[in-house]
This record gives sequence, C-alpha cells and structure tokens, in this order.
Amino acid sequence: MRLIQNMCTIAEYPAPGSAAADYCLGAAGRRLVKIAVVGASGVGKTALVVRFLTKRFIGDYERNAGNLYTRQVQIEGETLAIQVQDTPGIQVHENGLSWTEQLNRCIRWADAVVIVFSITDHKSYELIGQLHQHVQQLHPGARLPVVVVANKADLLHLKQVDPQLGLQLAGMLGCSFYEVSVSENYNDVYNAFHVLCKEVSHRQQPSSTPEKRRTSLIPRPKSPNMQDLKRRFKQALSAKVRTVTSV
Ligand SMILES: Nc1nc2c(ncn2[C@@H]2O[C@H](COP(=O)(O)OP(=O)(O)OP(=O)(O)O)[C@@H](O)[C@H]2O)c(=O)[nH]1
Repeated sequence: MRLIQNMCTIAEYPAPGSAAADYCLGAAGRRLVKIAVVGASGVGKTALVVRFLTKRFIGDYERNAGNLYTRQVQIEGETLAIQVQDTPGIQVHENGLSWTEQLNRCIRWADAVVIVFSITDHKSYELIGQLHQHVQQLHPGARLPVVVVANKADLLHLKQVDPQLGLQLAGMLGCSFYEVSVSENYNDVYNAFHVLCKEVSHRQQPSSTPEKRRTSLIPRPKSPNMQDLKRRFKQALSAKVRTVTSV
C-alpha cells in the first residue's frame, strides 16, 4: 500500500541510473545500496519499509503505486546511502504470476531484494520460490542478495504458515531469513535490512576480499636495474678470472 503521508519520496519507479536514482550518491558522495521490497498484496511491504525508515508503525495506507525512499545506514564504520523501493503487490492469475514492466524495472534496478510474505497468508508464502527465481533471472550472471521476511508474527491466532517453513525455504534458496512483526518490533526489521546492506557493501568492494588483501601484502620482488646487473656481472666475471688464475 502507499503511505498517505509521504516522507522522503524521491521519485516513483526511477529508471536505473537516472538522476533521481543516483540522488543520494551524487549529493553526499556516499556509496549507494538499492533495495527492492517485493511480495504478495497485503503482506506488509509498505509497513516494513516505513518501519525501517522511521522506526514507526503506521497502519493506515493507500494502495501502493511504488515509492522510492532513502535513508543513511552505518555499515562497519561507513555511512551508506540506502534507497528502498516499495512495490505493488504481485498479482496472481489463473495462469501464474503477472510481472508488470514496472516491477521488472525495479528488480533490475536493485542491488538486493527483500521478499516478504505474511504468516497469516499461505498464498503469499507459496509465491516465494517463483519470486526468487524471477529475481535471479532478471540478474543473469550475478546472484543477487535476497532476504526472505515472514511478517505479522504477532498474529499467531491467524497463523497459516509455520515460520519454520519460511526458514527452511530460505535456506534452500540460499537466502537469509527473518521472522518479524512490523507492528511490534523494530529491531528485527532493522536487522533484516542491515544484513542485506552489509552483503551488498561487501560485494561492492571486490578489492577488499581476503584473497586480494593477501596478495597485496606480499612484497613484489624488485626488478634489478641495469646498474645492478652490470655490477653483478662484473663481480661474477672477476671471480671467474680469480679462479682461472689460481689454477
Ligand atoms: N498485525 C499486524 N498488521 C500488520 C503488520 N504489518 C502490516 N500490517 C497491516 O497489514 C495491512 C497491509 O499492510 P501494507 O504494508 O499496506 O501491505 P502491502 O504489502 O504494502 O500491500 P499492497 O500495497 O497491497 O501490496 C495494513 O493494514 C497494515 O497495518 C504486522 O506486523 N502486524
């Protein structure tokens, strides 16, 4: 759903690489992490995004047209600019899921994706596998970091999905998993985004991989200069002459 009282919307569905999309990076010279939040309708995507951005739970929204929000996050001592793209709920039709061009553009734009389902809605859980596959298909050649979030953990009396199933599925897909109640707990929401930002941040710094660090610490042998070579050649020659004379 769409937040009635807009806070820090920059643009709606920015084209990748557009001025709006790179606003944060350009303005502050910070590294930028772009996150898309996807899932079925009504699972709490907007509530999750708003909670992450403002720490507040606001239960009153309009239907989502897809807003882009921004904030800054400290990751391992560095301040990163985070852009979070809220998306409209995935529509399920008789012949499968419908992927709008808007949604595809968002997923292509993103460095990482949050897939949300609600423990009160089994159908929203059933979409996760397809959603994950679709996300990876739109990023051929690069495995995009994805976190699976099971929301509405407070509504135990309406539970249709055991969060344990979410954990298992996320494990099978190679994703992190968080069970949250957006309405009751800020920390879990923050942690889900934080782990994703950290993963993206590490990927953006290929030079800081342990392998690269290790090689950069090994001193390169100095190539001998011509003077040095001449000196060594003379030394070797005179030693040979001495040996020959002494025979
Ligand atoms: N009890 C409870 N309600 C929640 C929670 N998270 C969201 N909701 C409510 O669930 C409803 C749907 O939340 P939204 O954030 O609008 O869901 P959405 O996924 O953005 O929905 P679409 O825009 O239709 O795709 C709202 O009434 C929220 O207040 C939660 O953790 N617990």
